[in-house]
Amino acid sequence: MERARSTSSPSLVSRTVEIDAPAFAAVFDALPAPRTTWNAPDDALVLGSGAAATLTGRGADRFADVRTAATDLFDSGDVHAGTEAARPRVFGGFAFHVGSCDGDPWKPFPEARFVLPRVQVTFADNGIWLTVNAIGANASVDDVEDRLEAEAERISGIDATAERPARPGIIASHRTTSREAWRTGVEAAVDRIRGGDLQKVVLAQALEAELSAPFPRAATLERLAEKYPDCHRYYFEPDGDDRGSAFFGATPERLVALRGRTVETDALAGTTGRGETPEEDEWLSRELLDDAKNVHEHQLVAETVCDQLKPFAASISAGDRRVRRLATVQHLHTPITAELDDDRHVLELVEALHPTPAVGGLPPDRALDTIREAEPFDRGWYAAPVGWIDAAGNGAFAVAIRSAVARPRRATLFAGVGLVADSDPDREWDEVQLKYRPILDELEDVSDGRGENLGTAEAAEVTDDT
Ligand SMILES: C=C(O[C@H]1C=CC=C(C(=O)O)[C@@H]1O)C(=O)O
Repeated sequence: MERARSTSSPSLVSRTVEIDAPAFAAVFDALPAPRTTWNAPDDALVLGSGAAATLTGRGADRFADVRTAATDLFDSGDVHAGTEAARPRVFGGFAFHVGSCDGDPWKPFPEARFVLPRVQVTFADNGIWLTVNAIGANASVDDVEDRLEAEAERISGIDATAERPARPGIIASHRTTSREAWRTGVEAAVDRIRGGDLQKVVLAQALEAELSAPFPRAATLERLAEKYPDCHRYYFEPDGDDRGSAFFGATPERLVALRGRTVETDALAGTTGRGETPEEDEWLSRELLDDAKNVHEHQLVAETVCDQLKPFAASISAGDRRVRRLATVQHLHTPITAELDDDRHVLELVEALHPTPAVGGLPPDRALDTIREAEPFDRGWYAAPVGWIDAAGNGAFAVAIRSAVARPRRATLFAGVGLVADSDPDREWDEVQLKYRPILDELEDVSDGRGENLGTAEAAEVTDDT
């Protein structure tokens, strides 16, 4: 490998080389924690391991904290990226609101945390790329290039013969919110909406599942990728967590992607199930498109996203409202694009857009107060922005729904619904159970027939908090 010697003394050194590597799961299993994966539709799959730098933030300033730290980090970089997909990026996420990481299972997760991986493997259309990053006074080009060679050799020698593990199975589960408590909470929220105090609020639930076998991380991520190729899949392990926690999911909701001055975002709200047949699917999507309650719930999101972008935009354009069909649900979806009036950092847009009324509500402050009062658990990173930032201040962020925190033998799943004036508590309950499905399907051991209906019915092993 040819050595590129640097005369300056940068604090960030990043080198990339194309490598031979086995498939994702084998590499994932062989790399040390903390690991990160990011996989957006039609984009490279990025697997990060270790932390060359960790950027954290707290409180209401968490977005600004990370932005400043990322700008400092990238300011004096010596980067030979090889291919765009493998350029150095920091990956991470934010807490939904201030104080929401205080309780279980969120304690290992700061209110904002982004990692520049020490080792990054990028599975792109144009090959598999290994990036080694180092930071600080002792980061030398020679050391990084030596490590690049050593890691390339190690990764190409990883044994990839292990079979994909089965889904772990669920022994028991426990809802944080009983059906009765849900009804009361939804009715109270709907009363506030009808009284004019609120326009919309999104209330969520959590489900604790005890697993019968260790959580198979790489296999779960692979299965989610196969079933939800159009969704953003993400996985984050916090540093120094001896409980082996990870936050992961497969979300259909993009918060924002910024490249240069071009912004892409989505309004996604309003939900129905999938049919048993193509005809039933079609019927359900037509019904969703014509349903006044769902259209109103959706329009509030689309209009608010456009309003929130206005201060930054030279032009905004919203596409036609359509139905987005996923493996387990169908949603109303409006694609939105904008051209910015100036150069911006992606975190300026993330801060302006979060939380959209698809996960918070309107007006935002009253909706957040309602969420804090009504939900008996901490949201942590659920429904919050997760994504990446590069040296140019570009980035892509998704809304971390259809998600869970997993530890080796347990998982906490999260799902919520938008409430408007004519929401019905029982229908909304059923919708929450549908939204657990993407993750629950990967935890249940369907081969023995147990728990197949855990998400939709009151299966025997599920307990409430009552
Ligand atoms: C809050 C969630 O979904 C949001 C995104 C799409 C549709 C939604 C709905 O129809 O209620 C929610 O606003 C969740 O999945 O936890």
